[in-house]
Amino acid sequence: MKEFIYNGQLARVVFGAGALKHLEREIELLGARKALVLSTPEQQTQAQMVADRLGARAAGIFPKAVMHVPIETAREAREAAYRLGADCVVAIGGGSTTGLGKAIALDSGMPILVIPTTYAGSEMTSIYGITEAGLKKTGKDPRVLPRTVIYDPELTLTLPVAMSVTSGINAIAHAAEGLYAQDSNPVMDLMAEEGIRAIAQALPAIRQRPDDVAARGDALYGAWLCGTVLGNVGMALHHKLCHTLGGSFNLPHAEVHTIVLPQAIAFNAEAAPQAMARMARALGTTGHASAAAGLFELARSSGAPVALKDIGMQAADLDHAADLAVGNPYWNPRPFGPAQRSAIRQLLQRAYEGVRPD
Ligand SMILES: NC(=O)C1=CN([C@@H]2O[C@H](COP(=O)(O)OP(=O)(O)OC[C@H]3O[C@@H](n4cnc5c(N)ncnc54)[C@H](O)[C@@H]3O)[C@@H](O)[C@H]2O)C=CC1
Ligand SMILES: O=C(O)/C=C\C(=O)CC(=O)O
Repeated sequence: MKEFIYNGQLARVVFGAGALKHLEREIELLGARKALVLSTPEQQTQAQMVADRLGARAAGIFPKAVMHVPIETAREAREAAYRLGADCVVAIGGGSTTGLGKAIALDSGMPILVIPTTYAGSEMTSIYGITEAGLKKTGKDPRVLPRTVIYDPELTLTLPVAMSVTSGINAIAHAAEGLYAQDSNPVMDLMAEEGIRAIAQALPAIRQRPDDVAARGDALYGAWLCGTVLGNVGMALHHKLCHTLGGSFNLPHAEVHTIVLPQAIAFNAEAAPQAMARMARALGTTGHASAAAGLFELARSSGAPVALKDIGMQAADLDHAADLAVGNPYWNPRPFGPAQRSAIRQLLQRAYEGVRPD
């Protein structure tokens, strides 16, 4: 067995259908008096419902979260938190809303309580991202790690099926790269495999019946595990490509993950055989398909996009994307620096066209 270091991260998780009923208790346990409730404009009704539940403990609602946390929105939210006398933030929504909560916490140190309604997993990480002048900067800081997370599958029933599938595969991507991370450890490997299994089984059921609370619960459970892996070990080629494509070409986050993942996993297959075997086992493809092919089929059979050309990528930008990706590479089991530029360009071409990996 290899040597490893395991850093347990402290976050309190309250899980279950109807778990939102514990919100007031959880705010009290945080020692907070007044919460600013954050959401996207699309989820303002859910934010209002949370504020109503909090009654006098609600400082107000800030329903302006958007993808990738523009610095202007972060500043406005921070000012609102101070002006309204908030001493904690409650984020109800996906990674964009949690990200806004993190931007507030980064400056103020206010504790964050997250009620996740997608499977992105940001609630389990101390990673934050803020976009300034069109450039997204990410960093890690213990102050932004949410202190409490309430996972209530009932609040995810409204997540459209298409978004459920791509968000679920975004979560799987964290676990897949965790399995071959340079700083992986046995605990994260267990979580990664179980997280992939839970989500891969839940997605077909959600597709059939979006209001299946048990399947929604399985998906959230998987998202929790996969998000924990993201928060604990380093990510590699796949996440680098997604951040390049999402950040520089303005492509939608979860869809990019869904399309690139099978291609990135195929690229790494020979360099990380044990991780591939665990992925294939978790996906249920052992014996008849590779992990990469299993991921591609999971997306295709769930009706998700499998080609970058179908989500707005321009063929003319592929060369520039390859240059950006190899310019500042992350550690990866198969190196991908400037010397591997042509292999990365080929990978992007396959992702652009939606070619099924072997
Ligand atoms: N810092 C970290 O550790 C991580 C950060 N992220 C960041 O999070 C962002 C993406 O987050 P996502 O969750 O993919 O998308 P999102 O938070 O942008 O949500 C997408 C859309 O779905 C809506 N939505 C969410 N839950 C819903 C529900 N239950 N019912 C109806 N509509 C719902 C939202 O209001 C929004 O309009 C990106 O900026 C990404 O970089 C993602 C993963 C980890
Ligand atoms: O970009 C961020 O906000 C930080 C991490 C992620 O988005 C992880 C991911 O690519 O899903």
